[in-house]
Amino acid sequence: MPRILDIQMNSFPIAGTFTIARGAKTQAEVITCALTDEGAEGHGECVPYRRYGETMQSVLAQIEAARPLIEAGISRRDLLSAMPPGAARNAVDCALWDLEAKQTGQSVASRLGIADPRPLTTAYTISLGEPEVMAAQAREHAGRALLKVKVGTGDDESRIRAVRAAAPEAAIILDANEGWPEAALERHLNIAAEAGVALVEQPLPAGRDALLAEIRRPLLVCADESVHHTGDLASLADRYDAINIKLDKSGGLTEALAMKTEAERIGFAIMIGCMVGTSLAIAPAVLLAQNADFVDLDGPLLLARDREPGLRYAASLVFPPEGSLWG
Ligand SMILES: CC(C)C[C@H](N)C(=O)N[C@H](CCOc1cc(O)cc2c1C(=O)N[C@@H]2C)C(=O)O
Ligand SMILES: [Mg+2]
Repeated sequence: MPRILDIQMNSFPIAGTFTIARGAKTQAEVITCALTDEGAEGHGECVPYRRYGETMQSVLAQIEAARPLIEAGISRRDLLSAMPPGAARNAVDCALWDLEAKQTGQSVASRLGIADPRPLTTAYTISLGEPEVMAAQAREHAGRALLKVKVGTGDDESRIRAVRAAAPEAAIILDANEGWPEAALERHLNIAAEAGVALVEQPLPAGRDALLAEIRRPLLVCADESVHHTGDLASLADRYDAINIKLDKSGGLTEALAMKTEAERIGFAIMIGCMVGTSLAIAPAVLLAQNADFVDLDGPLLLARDREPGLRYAASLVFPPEGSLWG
């Protein structure tokens, strides 16, 4: 019996509205791939992202175009050259990992040499808003170990100070999502350092971030929109201290593992991040993140409804996936 690929578009409601510098969102729109082969079934999920020129339709079309290769049994290694990095390859690659685990009876964790995957402390995202609204959100989640605070305007001083005052014990990451003007960069970085912020993510627009190499960076600065795959790393070494690896950017776990190894060799601190997706998208990332410096895998926490079964989240922890979900 041949390998069969099923592709679905699914929508999961977000609890409330999620806002950053680029806009707001009420639904998580995802694509799910199911691969069936001789009774075994593997699943993978991806989240198309407009910022990277992806739509549900374009990603669906990319997977459809690769269907003949996928159903003919392409390997994960060959998939790396058959499809470009991005969401479409991610869904297929993760479905292949899951299928291999189900076919061999060996979990993905075990195949990666992780004998006993640990629960990880994940960031929780505070959406962009007026300083007092963000402070109220931060106060509500002040007991969490790590908050990821969305900023990205010309003047974020009051936001940074308000959030820090509302959550004095939490470690804080700021994510500007490319939203800081060059003129505000050093001032914002200094305010963040003074507030004890651990790291600032993507302050300047991708491709227009050379200024970062010319200034003194008083805290870790992390590339997100500027870095997608291994080939991007070398040119970023002068301007970033850390990189945010996401499966939807790298195009799956296979490339993300290689990217992490090369990033560590260069000396980058590692963050493992996510898009607004379900537990199926996050499950492979939990394994990738086992020894990461920063873990930002809170996508399912923003959903009003997740997959069943989903990942287990308790307090600030996200637990490794059970095989019934993925891997
Ligand atoms: C649930 C969080 C968004 C997940 C993570 N903590 C995070 O901050 N990820 C973003 C990238 C994903 O952000 C998206 C996705 C999307 O489809 C639409 C939007 C955003 C966003 O940030 N703003 C718009 C509304 C990151 O690390 O940058
Ligand atoms: Mg980011």
